[in-house]
Amino acid sequence: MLSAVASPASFLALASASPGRRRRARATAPPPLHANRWLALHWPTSARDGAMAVRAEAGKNGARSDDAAGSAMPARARRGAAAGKVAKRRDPAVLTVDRYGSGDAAEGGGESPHAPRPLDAPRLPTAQNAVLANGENKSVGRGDAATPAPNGVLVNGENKSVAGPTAPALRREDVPRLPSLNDVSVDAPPMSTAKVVIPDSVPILRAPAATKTPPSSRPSFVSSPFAPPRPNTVSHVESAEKMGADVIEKASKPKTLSPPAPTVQETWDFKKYIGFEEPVEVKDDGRAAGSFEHHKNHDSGPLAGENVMNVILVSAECSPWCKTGGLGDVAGALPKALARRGHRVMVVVPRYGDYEEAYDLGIRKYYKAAGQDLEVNYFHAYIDGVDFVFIDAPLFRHRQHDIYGGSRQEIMKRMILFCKVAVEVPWHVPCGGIPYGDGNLVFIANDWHTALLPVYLKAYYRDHGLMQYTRSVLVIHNIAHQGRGPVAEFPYTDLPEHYLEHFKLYDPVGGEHANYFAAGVKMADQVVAVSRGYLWELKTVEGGWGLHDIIRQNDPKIHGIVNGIDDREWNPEVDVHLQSDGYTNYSLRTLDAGKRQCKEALQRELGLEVRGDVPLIGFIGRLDGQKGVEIIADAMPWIVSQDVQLVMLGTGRDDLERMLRHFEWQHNDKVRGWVGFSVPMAHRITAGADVLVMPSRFEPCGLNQLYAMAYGTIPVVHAVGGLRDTVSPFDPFGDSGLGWTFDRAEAQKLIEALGHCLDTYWNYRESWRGIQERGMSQDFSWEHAAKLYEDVLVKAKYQW
Ligand SMILES: Nc1ncnc2c1ncn2[C@@H]1O[C@H](COP(=O)(O)OP(=O)(O)O[C@H]2O[C@H](CO)[C@@H](O)[C@H](O)[C@H]2O)[C@@H](O)[C@H]1O
Repeated sequence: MLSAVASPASFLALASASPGRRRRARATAPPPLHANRWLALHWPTSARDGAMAVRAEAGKNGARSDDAAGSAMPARARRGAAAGKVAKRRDPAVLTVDRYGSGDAAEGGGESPHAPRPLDAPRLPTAQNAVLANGENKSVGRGDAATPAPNGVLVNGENKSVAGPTAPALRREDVPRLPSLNDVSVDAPPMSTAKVVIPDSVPILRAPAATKTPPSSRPSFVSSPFAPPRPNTVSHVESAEKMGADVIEKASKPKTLSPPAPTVQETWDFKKYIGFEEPVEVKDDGRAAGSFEHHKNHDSGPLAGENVMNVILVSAECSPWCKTGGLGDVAGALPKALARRGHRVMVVVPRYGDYEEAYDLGIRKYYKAAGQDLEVNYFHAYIDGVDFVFIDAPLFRHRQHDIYGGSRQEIMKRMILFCKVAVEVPWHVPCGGIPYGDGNLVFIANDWHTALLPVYLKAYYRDHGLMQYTRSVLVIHNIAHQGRGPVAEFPYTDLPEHYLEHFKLYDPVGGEHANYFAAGVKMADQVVAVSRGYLWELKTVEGGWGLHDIIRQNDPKIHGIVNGIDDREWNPEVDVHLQSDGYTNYSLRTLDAGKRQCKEALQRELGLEVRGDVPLIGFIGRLDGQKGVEIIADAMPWIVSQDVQLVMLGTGRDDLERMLRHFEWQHNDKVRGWVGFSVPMAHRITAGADVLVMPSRFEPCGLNQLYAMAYGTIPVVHAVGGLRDTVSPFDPFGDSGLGWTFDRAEAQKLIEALGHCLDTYWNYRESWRGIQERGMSQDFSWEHAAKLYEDVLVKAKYQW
C-alpha cells in the first residue's frame, strides 16, 4: 500500500479533521528512486503531485503551558510579575501552534539550499559563495566559505578587556559623570524621528528631566543616574533622581541632538491608559500575588542578588509566537529563566502576525531602513515575568509563515530596521509604565539577524558618550548563516563609513564582502556560543565558516554555554501534546507504561503496525545539509533490513522533503516521512520513539537530544558541537552514559552506532533501562544555563 504526506498547506487545509481519526490517505506511487542518488532527486511535478496524499496535522491546536513557570520566582521578580496585570494574559492552553513558522525559513534568511560540508569532509569551493558575495538575491549568510584572508584587526581595542575576577566592581562614586543625551552633539545618522502618539489627543508636554512621579511597585532596575533622560522615565530611587538631575543641570546645552531626546509627557498617565493597577503587596501567606502563591522561596530575594540588571533579548523569532527552530525555543525560554533570577527582562521580536496576547501601546516612531522612512508601532505583553515587545512594521507583517523569506536585500532591510528599533526600545517603550532606560542594561542579540545591534549601539551611542552603561552580548546559535552582502550595499546600514572595515571580509571564493556576523562579534562586549564544543569548533577552519580568525581573535570574550530546555513545555509529565489521541503523560516512575502507551498511540496515529517489541527510531529537524538527513538516506538499506520502524519529521529543502516522502512510499510498512512543521508531532515522536537519531554534520547545541533524554528516548548522535557535550557515550562496563555517539558523519558510522543501540534494546534491557533513567534524571532546565548567562552579563556590565 502506498501513502505519502501532504505539504504544510495541505495540513492546514485539513487541520479540522477530527483528532482521533486516522489521518492517512492512500496515494499513487511516485516513480522509484535510486538508492544512492538521494541528493539528486528530480521528481517530475506531476508524478510528485500524484503521489501526495494528505494527513491532517494532529493536535493542530495543541497548546503550550508556561504560566506556572513563574511560580518559582523570587520575591522581587514576583513583584514585577504582579504587574503582569497590564498584559492581557491569555490562557496558555489556547495558544495554537499555527503561530509557528512553516519551517522553510529555517534555512536562515532565504539562504541557499546549499548543503554545508561536514566537519570532517574536505572543503571545496562552490559557486554559491560567489553568488552570495556578489550580492545576487540568492541567499543570506550561508557561510560555506573557505578561509578568508586573516583579518587580524581588533576593533578600537573593543576586545582588549574582559573583566575577570579582578575587575573592579562598578560603584556609583567611581563612575565619571557623563553628559546626558541632551548634552552631546552627535553626527551619527538620526534614528527615530517621531514622538509618542498619545491616544485621544492628550497633549504631550515636555517635562523637566528630573520630573518626579510616584513610585511604581514594578521592579525598578532602571538605575543609572548618568543615563540620558528617558521618555516617561520615573526613578524610584530618590537619590538617583537627584544625581540624574544634577548631571543634566550641570551639563552644557546641546547644539544638535541625535538621536532626538525622547519626549517626556507629563499629563498623560500611561498606567491609566493601559488599565494598570498597582499590584498588591505580597502578603506573608503568599496569596496576594496570584499565580505565585505556590512559590516556595518567596523571601529569598532575587537569585541574582546585587547583580540584577535590565536585560533585553532581541531575536528574529520567539516561541510560541514565531519559531522555525531552536532559536525560537531559546528566545522563548531563556528570558523567563533570567526573570526568575530577579532580572527585569524584555524580549524584542518582530510582529509577524496578529498575536492576541499583545496590545498596541499606541506609540509611533519612524525609522529609516535602506533609504526608506518606515513607521513602527509597538505591541506589548507581560507573561511569566517577562515583557514581550513586538515590533510592528509593514516589512514584518504577514511574514508569519516565512519569516526569513524574500530576497537577500529584503531580509537585510528587515533586520536593519529591527536592530535600529530594538536598540531604542528601552527609551521608548514604557513596559508596565516604566521604560527600562539605558542604565544597568544589557542587550542579548542572537545570530546574524540581530548582529547589527551591538554595532548600532556602539556607532550611534557609545562612540558619542551615550548609553555608557549599556552593554551587548551576541549569542552564536549557528554561524553558518552570517548575513553576507556586497560591500556596495553597506551604506544601507546607515553606519558611519569607517565602520565598513569591521564588516569587510575577504573570502577566497566569494571575494570581498560585508559580513554582519563578523561585525557583531567584534562589536559585542561579550559573546556566547551555544556549547563549549561548538566554541572550540568555531575556531577551526572547518567549523568557523570563514569567521574562525575573528573568533580566535575575540576568544577571551567568548563563552560556551549549553542551552537549557523549557521544562514546562518539554516535560513528559505535563506535556499538553500527550493528553489526547491515546497518548499519556508519564514520569520516570511510570516510564514503562507511559512510554508503551505513547509508542502505541504514535504507531496508530501514523498507521504503522502497533507493536511494542519493535524499536521505533525517530528523527526531527530542519531538512537541510546541517542535520545529516542524507546520512540516514545512505543508511536506509541497512535500516530497513532490520526489524525496526522509522519516523522522520521535517521541513526544508525540496529535494530532502521529496526524499522523506519517497522513503515512506518505498518502505511503507516501516517508514513514515512527515513533511511539515508540526509541534505536536515533534512532541509525540519524542515521547513515542525509543531512539532519536541526530546525524548532524555540525550541531552548535542541539535541543532535540536534550528533549529526547528528558523523555526516556535514547539519542544516537554524531559527536559534534553540543551533541558531543551533552550525550556521553554508553559504557556497558561502567554502566554509565546517555546514548550512542559516532565520530564521523558517515552512514557506516551511523549504522555501527545504531547497531549497538538496537542490540542493547533487544538483548540488554537492564542496560537500556539504566540509560533511560540516567537521561531522565539529568537537569537540563534553563535555571543552570541562566546562571551561566548571568555571569556573562555581569562580565559585560563591568567591562570598560
Ligand atoms: N518539522 C518540525 N516540526 C516541529 N518542530 C520542529 C521541526 N523541525 C524542528 N523542530 C523543532 O525546532 C527545534 C530545533 O532545535 P535545534 O536545536 O535542532 O535547532 P536549530 O538547528 O534550528 O537551531 C540552532 O540553534 C539552536 C539553539 O541554540 C541550537 O540548539 C542548534 O544547534 C542550532 O543549529 C526543536 O524544538 C525541534 O523540535
